[in-house]
Amino acid sequence: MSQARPPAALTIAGSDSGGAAGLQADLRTFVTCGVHGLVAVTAVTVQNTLGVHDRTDIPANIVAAQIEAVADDMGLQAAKTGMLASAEIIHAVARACDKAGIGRDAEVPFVVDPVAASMHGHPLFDEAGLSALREELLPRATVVTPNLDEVRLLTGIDVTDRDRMREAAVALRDLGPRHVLVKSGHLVEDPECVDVLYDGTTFTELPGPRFATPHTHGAGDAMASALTAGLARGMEMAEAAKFGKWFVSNAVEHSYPMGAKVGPVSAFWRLAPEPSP
Ligand SMILES: Nc1ncnc2c1ncn2[C@@H]1O[C@H](COP(=O)(O)OP(=O)(O)O)[C@@H](O)[C@H]1O
Ligand SMILES: Cc1ncc(COP(=O)(O)OP(=O)(O)O)c(N)n1
Repeated sequence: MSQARPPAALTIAGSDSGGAAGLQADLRTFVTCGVHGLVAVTAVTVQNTLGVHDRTDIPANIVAAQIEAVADDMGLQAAKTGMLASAEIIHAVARACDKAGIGRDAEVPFVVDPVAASMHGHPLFDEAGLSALREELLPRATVVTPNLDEVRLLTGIDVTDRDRMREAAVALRDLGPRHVLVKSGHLVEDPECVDVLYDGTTFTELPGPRFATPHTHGAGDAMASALTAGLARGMEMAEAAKFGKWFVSNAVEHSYPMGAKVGPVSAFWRLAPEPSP
């Protein structure tokens, strides 16, 4: 017997062989949030808890073709970006999203997670990629979701407290996105973990505890993909951002050690109990 069609969301992202971040984190988050995941793979990284050891990028025309293929045939209710690898891929993604009706003022909301480096500091794109991100993707974004390193790269603002987060959100919105969500994970001196959403008029704080765990690999992807899932399910931006924050707070609380260094955040907490045979 067939089921009702679930909402669908697209991730345009790289593969993490360690399964903590990248498209693996996005798909895991989508399914645990009741959303069918579609994928346009941008790069394959050789990655574990020690870092990114190698990578190969997917040809830009194949990235664009993946977006067009799923948008044309299957339809989608939201899209997000992760690792975009190069300026050439960013140009192709921008064009394919325009064609597919994905964008700031288009039918399908577009979540741009400006992933610039792995948590170990390995760059996930170069200087030309940064300019392309700033000039081509931020003006197309329904929401951009930078961490504090990405805020510094995009605006030059060094965020040291919550007031500077608001200042950075204003500067980022001047680059064109409809909404800005500044993530607070790197503000390690703050006893809480309060992200900030800005829509050009109102600042909405997304409060949460700061968990004392070293295992936060994939937190950024979990936050942005849960927000994307919320939008795909028809939530307004502030509601979707709160949903994303709630999801990632639980994921960090239930994170686990795996490998020699930083372990993954968890989506297991959201799975139903195992069914009986
Ligand atoms: N130790 C922590 N405890 C609770 N939430 C956290 C913690 N670290 C990060 N987060 C949350 O995870 C998300 C990602 O945060 P951040 O670390 O800033 O981004 P990224 O993973 O992209 O570097 C944010 O919503 C942030 O509030
Ligand atoms: C292939 C790939 N994509 C993205 C990341 C970075 O993941 P993110 O969740 O934004 O960051 P951390 O929370 O892991 O710092 C990655 N490492 N690999």
